[in-house]
Amino acid sequence: MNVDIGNALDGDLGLAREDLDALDDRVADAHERIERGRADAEHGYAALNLPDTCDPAPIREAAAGFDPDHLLTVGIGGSALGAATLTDALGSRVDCRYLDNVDPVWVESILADVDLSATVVNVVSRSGTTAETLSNFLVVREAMERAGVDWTERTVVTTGESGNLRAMADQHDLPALDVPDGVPGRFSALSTVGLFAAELAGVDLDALLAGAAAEADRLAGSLFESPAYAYGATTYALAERGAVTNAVMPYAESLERFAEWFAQLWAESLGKDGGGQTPARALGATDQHSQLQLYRAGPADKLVTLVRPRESDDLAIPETDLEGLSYLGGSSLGELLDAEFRATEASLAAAGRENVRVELDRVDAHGVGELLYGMEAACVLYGELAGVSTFTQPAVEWGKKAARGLLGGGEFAEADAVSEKRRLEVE
Ligand SMILES: O=P(O)(O)OC[C@H]1O[C@H](O)[C@H](O)[C@@H](O)[C@@H]1O
Repeated sequence: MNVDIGNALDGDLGLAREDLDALDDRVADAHERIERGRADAEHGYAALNLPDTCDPAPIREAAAGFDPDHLLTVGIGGSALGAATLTDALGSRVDCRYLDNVDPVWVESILADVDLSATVVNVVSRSGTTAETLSNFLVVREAMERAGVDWTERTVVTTGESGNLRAMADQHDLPALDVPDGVPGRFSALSTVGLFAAELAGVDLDALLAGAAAEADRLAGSLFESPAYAYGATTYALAERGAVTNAVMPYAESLERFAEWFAQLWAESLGKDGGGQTPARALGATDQHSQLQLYRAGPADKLVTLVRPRESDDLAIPETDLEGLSYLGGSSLGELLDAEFRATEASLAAAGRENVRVELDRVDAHGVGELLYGMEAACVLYGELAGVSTFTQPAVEWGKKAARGLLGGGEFAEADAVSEKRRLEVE
C-alpha cells in the first residue's frame, strides 16, 4: 500500500508539515504500545498478528468437499463485510450472497433466487447471539427443509467458543471454524470470518495473507516510514483540525464494498467520547458527478481518501469521427479513469480541500491483503493517538439491548427509552 499525504498539507484546515513532524513522537509511542499489545496478543491488538497466526488449513478443510453454485453467508457487520469485501474485490467462481439484513422482502427474494440444493451456507457470528444473524439462519434452515435439502450437510458455522451457534454446531455435528481470540468482528476479515468465503470463491489465501504480512512489516516508529501509520496519523491530525468526515472514494468498482467495510472499521472503532470521523462512501468516477460538488465547495470539514490500483486491465475506446469526441478515440477507459482521478485530486487541492491518495499495485489478493491490513493498522494508530477504546462498541450494544427487550428477550432498561420517544407528527 502506498500513501501520499502531500495534498493533506497546507489546505483549508491548516495542517502543516511541522505539525506532522511534531506528531511523529506520539506516533513512535503509539507504535510501541501497539507492538506490546501484539506481543501479548491483547484483545484487539491480536488482530494485527493475523498474517502470522491465521492458519488457512482448517479453512481449506472446511471448504473442501463442497462444489456449490451459491454461497450464502449469514452474518452482519464484521461477520459479513470482510468476506463481502474480499469476494467483491477479487471475484468469485461461486455466486456469493450476503444475508446481512433482516428486511423480509429482500431475504425472501434471495431465497427464491438461489438453488438451495446447490448452496453452501456459512453462518457467521463471533458472539453466536446476534438476533439478525440467528433469525436469518432459522429462516434459511426452514427454507432448506421445505425444499427437501438437508441443511446439516450444507452448513458451516464460524463462531466463538460459546454461544447459541456453538451449541447448535455441537448438537448437529456441523463443521465449525473458530473465530480467533482477541479479534473483534470489524478486524476479522483476514481470519476464518472472512476467509471461508474467500476460499470457496477461489481466492489465493496465501497471497492475501502475504500481502497483509508485507504491510505489517512496514509498521515502524515513524509515520514517514509506514504507509499505514501515515494514513492513520494524517487522518487523526485532520480530524483534530475539524475534518469530521472522511469520504472514501475508490476508483474501482470492485472496491466499492471496501468503502463499506472501511465505514464500519472507522465508525465503530473511533466514534467515541464525542470524537471520531464520519466515514462517507463514494465511488470514482461515478460520484464525481454527484457528491464531488459538496466535497469541493461545501463546508471545509472533511477529507477525501482517493483509493486506486496502479495497474488494471484496460479497454480501448473506439475511434470516432464525431466532432468534439475525437480526443477520446484511440484512448482507453483506463486512461480516462486515471485522468478523472488526477483531475479530482487536483480540483480538491486547488480549492484547499484536503485529500489523501492510497494506492495498491493491483486489485489482486496481495494488494487487497495490504490494503485491509494497512487500514486496520491505521485505525488502531488513530485510536491510540485519540486515546479512545478502539476495540469496543458500547453504543451499538445499547441499541442491541433495546431491540432485544422489545422482542421479549429479557428485561433491559434500554428498551424503556423506546416508549419515551418524542412525537411531533405532521400528516
Ligand atoms: O459476529 P457477531 O457477534 O454476530 O457480531 C456482528 C456485529 O454485531 C455488532 O452489533 C457489533 O457492533 C459489530 O462489531 C459486529 O461485527
